[in-house]
Amino acid sequence: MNVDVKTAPAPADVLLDSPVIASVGVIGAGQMGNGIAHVCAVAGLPVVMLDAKPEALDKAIATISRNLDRQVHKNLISAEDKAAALARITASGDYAAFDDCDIVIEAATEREEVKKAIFLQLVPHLKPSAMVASNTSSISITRLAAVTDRPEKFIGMHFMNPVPVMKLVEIIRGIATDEPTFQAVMALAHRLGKTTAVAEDFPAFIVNRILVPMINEAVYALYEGVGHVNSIDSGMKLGTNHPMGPLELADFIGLDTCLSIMQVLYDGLSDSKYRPCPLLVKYVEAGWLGRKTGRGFYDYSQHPPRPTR
Ligand SMILES: CC(=O)CC(=O)SCCNC(=O)CCNC(=O)[C@H](O)C(C)(C)COP(=O)(O)OP(=O)(O)OC[C@H]1O[C@@H](n2cnc3c(N)ncnc32)[C@H](O)[C@@H]1OP(=O)(O)O
Ligand SMILES: NC(=O)C1=CN([C@@H]2O[C@H](COP(=O)(O)OP(=O)(O)OC[C@H]3O[C@@H](n4cnc5c(N)ncnc54)[C@H](OP(=O)(O)O)[C@@H]3O)[C@@H](O)[C@H]2O)C=CC1
Repeated sequence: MNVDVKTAPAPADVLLDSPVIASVGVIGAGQMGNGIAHVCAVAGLPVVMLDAKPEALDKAIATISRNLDRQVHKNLISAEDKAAALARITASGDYAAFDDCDIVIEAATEREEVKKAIFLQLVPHLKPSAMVASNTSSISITRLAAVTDRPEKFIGMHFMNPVPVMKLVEIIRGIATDEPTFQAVMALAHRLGKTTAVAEDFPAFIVNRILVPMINEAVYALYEGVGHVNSIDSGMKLGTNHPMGPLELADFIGLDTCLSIMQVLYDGLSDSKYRPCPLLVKYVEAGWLGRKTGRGFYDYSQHPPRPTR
């Protein structure tokens, strides 16, 4: 059974050997990348954030500013803290901007080929001591690490959505991840105020191995006419106290990401119980990806959002 090593102090010699992370790079300025940059900047760390598209960076900075305002309004941080956090974030389209980062966290689209191409582009710009993490929801850390020049410094650092609010970070070691890297990333997660859960490097790790098949089952319930969007989501919100119904949560995560995770489970575990629901495939093929495209199981142009089935 995995013990959360947060409560099990590492041997002194390991802690002495572990590098201290004092600067962070983030690749991918989508809903997760902007959240990771947000929490690192609030924790006092300088952040370099990169995306394939400059407009995604502008949108990310605006989102971070809005989410910082949520924390100012709740007196969790001051207006000065917000300004200081924003000043710590550098948006760039050039990988050379990562040359002094102690760790670079990848949070790009949940497609293995996209992530591998990013790591191949990143590695030449890293200093020798730099670590690399992926925020992947499901993809093998061992396989991603293998395309880099530093599999011993590569690890899974899986934040939950929305990053400023959710307390958990799942930490996943690849087969080659060394102890100093593990300890340094555990220390970073705790510095960010997060609680860690350590998962083995198997498809979708812990959280999504359990959560996303539940979401897929909710889509099957919709697909087979067992219920409608409203009855399925109400059933789980009022019947089991989930803060969001499974279909609302799927829209929040992104239907493309949910489908990618189911595909990773189906391919990685070779069990038909993980086959993605055809209706989920159809929504993704239609470009109905949920909140991020304005339409998924709900139509977000309506207020309140209206079920689309
Ligand atoms: C897919 C993966 O790989 C792994 C995953 O992430 S799985 C998904 C994990 N996440 C979940 O399960 C989320 C479930 N939903 C929830 O917890 C809640 O609905 C929620 C926190 C998202 C929103 O909470 P809510 O009470 O319904 O809404 P709301 O009152 O607006 O917000 C509650 C708090 O969250 C903050 N918040 C809400 N949405 C936010 C966002 N998108 N970004 C940042 N902060 C947000 C609000 O500021 C508010 O903070 P305060 O209480 O400090 O003011
Ligand atoms: N959504 C969620 O609830 C959670 C997601 N995750 C994981 O986090 C990662 C990101 O997910 P999420 O933020 O939702 O995805 P989004 O689609 O919101 O954001 C992905 C971002 O990555 C950018 N991107 C794509 N390709 C590249 C590239 N080659 N170089 C640089 N940037 C690129 C995209 O730009 P563009 O739009 O221009 O393509 C987009 O801005 C995924 O691995 C996902 O599984 C982890 C926890 C929760």
